[in-house]
Amino acid sequence: MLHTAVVAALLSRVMSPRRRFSGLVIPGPYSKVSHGVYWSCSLFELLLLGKAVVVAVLGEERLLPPDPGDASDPPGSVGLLCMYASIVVALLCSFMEGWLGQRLVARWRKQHEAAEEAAGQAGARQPLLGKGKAAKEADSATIPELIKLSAPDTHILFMAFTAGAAAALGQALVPYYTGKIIDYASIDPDPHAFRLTTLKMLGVALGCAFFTGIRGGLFTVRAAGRRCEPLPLPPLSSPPGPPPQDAGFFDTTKTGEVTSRLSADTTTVSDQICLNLNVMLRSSTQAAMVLVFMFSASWRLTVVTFVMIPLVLVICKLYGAYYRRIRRAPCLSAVQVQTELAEANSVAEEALSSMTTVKAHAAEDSTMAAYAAKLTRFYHLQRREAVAYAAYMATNTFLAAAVVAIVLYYGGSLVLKGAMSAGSLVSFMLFQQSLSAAFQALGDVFSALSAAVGAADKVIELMKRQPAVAETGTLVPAAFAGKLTVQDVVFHYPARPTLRVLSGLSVVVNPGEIVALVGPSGGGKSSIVKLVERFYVPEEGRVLIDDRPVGEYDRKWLKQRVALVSQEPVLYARSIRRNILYGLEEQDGLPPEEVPTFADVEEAARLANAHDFICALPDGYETECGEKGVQLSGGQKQRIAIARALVRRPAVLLLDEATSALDADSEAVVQEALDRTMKSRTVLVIAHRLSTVQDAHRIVVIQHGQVAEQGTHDQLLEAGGTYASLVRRQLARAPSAAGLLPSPSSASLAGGLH
Ligand SMILES: Nc1ncnc2c1ncn2[C@@H]1O[C@H](COP(=O)(O)OP(=O)(O)OP(=O)(O)O)[C@@H](O)[C@H]1O
Repeated sequence: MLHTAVVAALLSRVMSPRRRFSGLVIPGPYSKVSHGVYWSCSLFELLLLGKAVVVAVLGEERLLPPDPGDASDPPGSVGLLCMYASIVVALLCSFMEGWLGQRLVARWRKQHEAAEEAAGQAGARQPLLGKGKAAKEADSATIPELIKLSAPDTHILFMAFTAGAAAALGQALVPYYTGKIIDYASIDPDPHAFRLTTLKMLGVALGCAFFTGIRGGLFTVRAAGRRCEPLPLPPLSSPPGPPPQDAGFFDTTKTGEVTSRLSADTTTVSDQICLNLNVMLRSSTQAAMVLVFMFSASWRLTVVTFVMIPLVLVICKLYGAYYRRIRRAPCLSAVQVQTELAEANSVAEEALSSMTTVKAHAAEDSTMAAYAAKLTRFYHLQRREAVAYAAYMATNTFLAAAVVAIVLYYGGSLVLKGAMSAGSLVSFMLFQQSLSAAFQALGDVFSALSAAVGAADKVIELMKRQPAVAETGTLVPAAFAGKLTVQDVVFHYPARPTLRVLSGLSVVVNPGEIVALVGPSGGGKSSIVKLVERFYVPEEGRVLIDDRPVGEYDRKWLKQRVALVSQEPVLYARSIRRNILYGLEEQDGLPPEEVPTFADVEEAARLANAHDFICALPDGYETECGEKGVQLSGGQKQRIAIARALVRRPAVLLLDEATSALDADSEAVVQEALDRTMKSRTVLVIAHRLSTVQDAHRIVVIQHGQVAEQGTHDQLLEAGGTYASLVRRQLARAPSAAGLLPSPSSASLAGGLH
């Protein structure tokens, strides 16, 4: 019987599902199930060990129910009943931990969603992040850095820690009372002390359940909070978060990678931090308490246990070093695994966001194949890691079980010699179980945190990334004329440092002047607009607005006075009204009195030739535009984009080929809107349409990043330079417009002047 019980206990330890599952990512409900099964197995195991000790010391008859007719029969089985009772209480603890946590999480989520809905900006709080190269080496994550991320939760962590310490004390007392009960019930029968101790034990178990629930609930609710309110990654927002990133950063960062960091990595990091911090605090308090009790139960056995531990540690360390060496292989590193997943996401994201292009080219199969290939690589990496982890865990588990067997053997002989009581041995074994569980959990914490480091590496790198273009300007002048000056500018894009796009270029646009930029494709026209918008900063030279460097102005203030309409209008999945108001709502930090009214929106839409078509839609201004504005035509989107610029009543209008993507009819409508809006404003327009260009006060021809020539239409034609040959070429392509330069057909001239 003794041997069977010991073997069964050891087997149950080896087969414990927690051990088989640990290291793998188990989805929410399954992890709860595995947690429950783990506890049941552990308790079953304790029961078997306790039973083994009782059998060894007292003989099998003590496991039989007491004879009701024999008053002198010491209630040996009652001790075991108490053990069963403590198991039931422990199961209740476990259940309460999960139940309380889930209830709190559900409530918290509900409140959070309601608040977001009220604010009407579900996506707006989502921070935006990406990858920075410069700070890479300095930014790799460490475990203390991960733990530091929990700093804002110190008060919750403190409460959880206090509850955890109380629960740990309770957990340590349960084995102590178990041993006492066995002693009072069998070795040194004392019915009164026996009953009192049983009651004490139940009280302790209840207290332990209460504090365990509180601790688990606090940690779970914090973990969920962190999940719904992601780490402070480089957002679009203002302080105290990290600064918004510059346009160059987005040139080199794939959308899929950014979204992967936003969803998968931040969730992994926040989950791991909260979960593991919980386990770390719980296990270290538990280990400290249990050690005290172990010494008081039997110093001899404690010494034996601690002679064994260094031995086991040496073996574990040797194997651990071997395991880490395997894991550090480039193909298995956590960073590599995360990168593979991010790349798979990137492929899917790219295909999904351009589904019509995929379909138009019947490229579904190759897209699927690319996605499957990335996923397969990810799966293989995960599988190899799981095999290495399984071997590591098996070794650890066997060694822990071996220590139990040796201590049990030595303890049993002490009892046989009368050097310690059977109850103390039971207590000791339970303490030892608790201690090894605590150490095991601490070991798991460190390996889980190491896994989180892989995900956190990128996340922390992004959090620390300083943008190349700092948005620190505060200038808000009382008067704003709108003079633009680009002075001796030398510029290359960060993504392509070897290609000089602008070489010592200078252009001035005086207040109220309309200046058209024309020239061959790739000459650098759009780059000038991007510098005025301060998406990038020039390598040399200056960009001034009203003779002050553009970076000195308060960014938000300036964006209301300098409006851009670009070639491809970008609308968002919200109503037309909110698309026109984009960036000017209360959530954007504007005081309510500065938020444009509905009448302002209507006026801007009228100016942009958009009012009539908007009113013809079933929901008018509340019509949803769909993702990226797919529910509207190109011309409609462009007119909404123009209304978006006009609602700001800008002093400066930047038009970057605003009609080039449109068909002839749409172009005519949009152009009419533009012609109307250009009056009485400073306008820098990149245009291909001859009528727009020739109506400009001045035409600047940009070629190879420099000003090739400038003047009025007539002056430039007369000069017979680049502009004249561009016009000639265009007219040759559109003979109907020959001789009609003042009013050319938009269809025939579309796409011409570059
Ligand atoms: N984000 C970017 N990263 C790297 N290089 C870029 C980027 N944008 C443009 N370029 C390069 O800069 C050069 C100038 O581009 P730009 O868009 O300013 O020309 P453009 O005169 O406006 O041309 P087009 O009339 O065809 O629009 C081109 O060689 C282009 O390839």
